[in-house]
Amino acid sequence: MVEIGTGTGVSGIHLLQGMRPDGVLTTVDIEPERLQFARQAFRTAGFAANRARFIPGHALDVLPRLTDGGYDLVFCDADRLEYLAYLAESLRLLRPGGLVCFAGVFAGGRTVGSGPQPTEVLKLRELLRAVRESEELMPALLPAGDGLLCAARR
Ligand SMILES: C[S@@+](CC[C@H](N)C(=O)[O-])C[C@H]1O[C@@H](n2cnc3c(N)ncnc32)[C@H](O)[C@@H]1O
Repeated sequence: MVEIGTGTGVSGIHLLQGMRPDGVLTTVDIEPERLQFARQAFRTAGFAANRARFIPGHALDVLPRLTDGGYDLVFCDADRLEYLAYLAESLRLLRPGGLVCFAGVFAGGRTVGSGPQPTEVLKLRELLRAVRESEELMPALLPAGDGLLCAARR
């Protein structure tokens, strides 16, 4: 699995808990201190060091270096303005049947609100439209947290 936006490691721990015992999480964050924090959190949660690969850097610099078709799931929780670019990378990274997920797509209800919205919200609407209209994806929008958009690659 790939995680874009390691943060403090909360979502990473959940992803590791749902993986096979030999599954590896590749997690990317632009802030090296966050990776160090998450590394400690994973250890405290009982995961062996070889269960996670921590890659510092801008997601759009790191993702092109990952293997085509090598992943079952890509979990996106970083820069909302870049979600469409993460989608394009995910389609390359996922094996057929793999899943891409985007956290926070409701933007506090603003993605469905009327009236002028900031660029971040307009970009999220573009993402929702692109996923819905893609022939390559089977989407599901879940009311979990601030909205979780998941889509399986055909
Ligand atoms: C909402 S937090 C992620 C929270 C994380 N999922 C957790 O459960 O703790 C977003 C993270 O994305 C990282 N980030 C933001 N823009 C990024 C980018 N362009 N490339 C990589 N990481 C980025 C931030 O440093 C931050 O740690």
